[in-house]
Amino acid sequence: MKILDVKVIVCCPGRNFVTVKIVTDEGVYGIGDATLNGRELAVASYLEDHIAPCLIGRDPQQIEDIWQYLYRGCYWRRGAVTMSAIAAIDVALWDIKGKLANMPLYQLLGGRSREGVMVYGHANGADIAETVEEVGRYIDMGYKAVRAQCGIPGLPSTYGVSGDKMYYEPANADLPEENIWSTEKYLNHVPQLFNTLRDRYGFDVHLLHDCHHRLTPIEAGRLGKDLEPYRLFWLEDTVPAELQERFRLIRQHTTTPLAVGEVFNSIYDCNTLITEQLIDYIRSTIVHAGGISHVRRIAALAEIYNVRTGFHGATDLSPVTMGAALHFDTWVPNFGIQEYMRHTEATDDVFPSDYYFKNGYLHVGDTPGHGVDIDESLAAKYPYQRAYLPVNRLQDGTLFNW
Ligand SMILES: O=C(O)C(=O)C[C@H](O)[C@H](O)CO
Ligand SMILES: [Mg+2]
Repeated sequence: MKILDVKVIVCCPGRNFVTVKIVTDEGVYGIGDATLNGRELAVASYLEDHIAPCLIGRDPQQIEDIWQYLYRGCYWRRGAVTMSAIAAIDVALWDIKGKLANMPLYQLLGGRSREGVMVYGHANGADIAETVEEVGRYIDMGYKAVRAQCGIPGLPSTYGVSGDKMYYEPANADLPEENIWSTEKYLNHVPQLFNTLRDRYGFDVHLLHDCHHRLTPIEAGRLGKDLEPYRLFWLEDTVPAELQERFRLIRQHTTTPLAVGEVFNSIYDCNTLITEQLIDYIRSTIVHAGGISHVRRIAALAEIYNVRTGFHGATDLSPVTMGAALHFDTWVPNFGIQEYMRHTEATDDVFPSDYYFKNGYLHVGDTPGHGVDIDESLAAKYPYQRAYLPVNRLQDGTLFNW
């Protein structure tokens, strides 16, 4: 069997997606997601101009050899663009493998470890009162776990708060929007939100929160300690994690579970965090961390150190990644939770899938492969539209973390 074509499809059904379609000489094809929010065309070019020519004529069944070829053979290893491009090829090859074996991916990986995949939704509001109502709405929809993000008094906007309560897309402008941030205002406000949520809903619902990389280690230690009475499922992205040792200080101050990793793209970004048990959940996901073949290695290392998976699942990860992630989640022994931000209807039309939501869990279907496809003619109706994630400044104008 040989690879005949590696097609890169860029479309924008509500937001930009980059999709790879690997076509073989026996008619079987596989689909992979290569979407990198705000830098989509860099990955599209990496795939079209640098990877595709090397794959024509290769045997698509050699998933591991092709992964090693694209990783070690690149010389300039790792990085978000490189690893997203490798991920897309990897997932498309696993999709082909499943179709050839006539098996859903979770069977190929080792079979079902759980009936359904527990997910968390995103409740958000302009203030505590609205956020509390939104958490209630998610509970009424059957969610067992809800992330709560709310506006901060005195700040015009903040991460995770949107007008549309079922859909959140932060890449929203032709040039980066500038947000304003105050850690002091934030740290004074967040504990009140969770105190109100626990008073209203008790402790049966899992509550999560995302700091989105905006604290220093000691501020993260303080917030983690302030939130301990509310027993969060996790506190996410407390500090930018380029320096993994930063988490040692946080760990000394709080037992609030910590999650990190959605911006990581290889095991080397998290090996210290995992082996020193500085975190409780690793969020590195299939589209940005080298695909199923590499994320499987991260999950295996994490299992040894009692770290569980908690894949990133925002709207800028396409249904292809959600499909592949759900098969992985259905199999992986040290599963934690799966983020589930719903896509637009237009996106779901472009990417038909067989997974479904029921009573707080997502369930994969038994379609061979990952169960997600792309409608190329429909995708062509949604051309790329440049969009950037915002940038963040402190109130004195200092450029900060978004
Ligand atoms: O879903 C999350 O936890 C996020 O932090 C979402 C990110 O801001 C988003 O994926 C960036 O493109
Ligand atoms: Mg996040």
